[in-house]
Amino acid sequence: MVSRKKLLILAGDHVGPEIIQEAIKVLGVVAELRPDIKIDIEHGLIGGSSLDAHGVPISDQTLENAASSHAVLLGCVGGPEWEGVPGHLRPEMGVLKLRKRLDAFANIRPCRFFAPSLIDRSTLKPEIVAGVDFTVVRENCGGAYFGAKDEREDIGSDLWVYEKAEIERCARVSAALAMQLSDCGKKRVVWNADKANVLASSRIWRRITHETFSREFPELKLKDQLADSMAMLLVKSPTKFNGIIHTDNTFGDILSDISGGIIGSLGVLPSASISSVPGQGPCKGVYEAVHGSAPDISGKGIANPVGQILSLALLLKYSFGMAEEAVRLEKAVQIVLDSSDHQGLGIRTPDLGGSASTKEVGDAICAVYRAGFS
Ligand SMILES: NC(=O)C1=CN([C@@H]2O[C@H](COP(=O)(O)OP(=O)(O)OC[C@H]3O[C@@H](n4cnc5c(N)ncnc54)[C@H](O)[C@@H]3O)[C@@H](O)[C@H]2O)C=CC1
Ligand SMILES: CC(C)CC(=O)C(=O)O
Ligand SMILES: [Mg+2]
Repeated sequence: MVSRKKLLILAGDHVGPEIIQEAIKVLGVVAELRPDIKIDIEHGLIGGSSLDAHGVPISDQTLENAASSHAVLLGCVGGPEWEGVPGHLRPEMGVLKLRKRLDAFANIRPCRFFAPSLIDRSTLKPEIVAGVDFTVVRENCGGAYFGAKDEREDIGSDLWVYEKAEIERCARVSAALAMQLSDCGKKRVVWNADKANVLASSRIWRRITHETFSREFPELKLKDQLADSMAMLLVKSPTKFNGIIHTDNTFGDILSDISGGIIGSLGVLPSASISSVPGQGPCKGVYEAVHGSAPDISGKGIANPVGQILSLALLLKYSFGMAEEAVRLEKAVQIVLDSSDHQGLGIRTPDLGGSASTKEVGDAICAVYRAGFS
């Protein structure tokens, strides 16, 4: 029997369409090898391209289309051409509205060397970054990004609020991922990052996180680190945080971009924003690279498609129940990045020191995935 999956693809702005194109090619190969699964793809607009076409960063129809899909594969939005538009119409609001509409409350952002040879690309010394392997679990539908705003000529404010239920459900996702760590021989440590020394929203965050863990996951080790000193320590000794970093929306956004510095390029990092605790059946989600629309390199055909393609792997795993394909795709990415092209480097885009184009990297991943490996 054929199982049908509905996928909405929102390419977005600048490098968004360039990297999404490669992910679509890869998905085509994945689907070709699984004729028992039929993926129905629809496309829509988000960000500046939606603003230009419809006057809003995401239309109600696109939001409803997203809600009726099994998953959304999202490129990235924004750019200097939309800098002057009012706050509520900014391209980035399209992404926030999408996350909210799907209630995609947990943003999972893994940080590790997806190919061993990438270690030399880190801005940090190899002995400092070797073995780094943590996942940021960022609360994705609350906090300062979603609080009431007041924006006038002489004043601007964002309300930074957290309620008990929002913290509990995010803690359950962090815990579920930590429980899986022991299955692959890793330490089951969860680091809670907040600013409980200053912010009331962080004090409730810390208290509810501890209560949830001690009530529901007493076997897990939970440690606290203030988010500012964590940022410093992530650069000084990133492996200290191997395991899960459980944190709120704002801190998670910042700490996960530091991951890009650790790994050497934001272009390789994927993310999954999911709407239920993983491991309890397929969940709906939004899958996008960690980076933004990179206007400084768009239109040149050199954007790294790996973060987007690894986000597709997360989509296969969490929303399509295709865990084996996800593993195969991650392995294909690793082989391509580690392989040698004519310059002795892997088939990599310039952000990783290579000379390959976006398309060449996508083509190579498709070829390796299709060929398989033992
Ligand atoms: N989810 C989304 O759609 C997000 C959108 N943005 C938006 O993106 C726009 C640009 O923001 P920036 O601060 O410049 O951050 P950015 O993440 O777009 O770029 C930061 C740096 O990383 C590089 N980079 C990013 N992705 C890359 C890739 N795939 N391959 C190679 N290099 C890559 C860029 O060239 C740039 O030097 C802004 O409008 C921002 O609001 C930012 C973050 C997330
Ligand atoms: C809506 C996005 C622009 C916020 C962001 O930077 C992110 O989610 O990584
Ligand atoms: Mg960000």
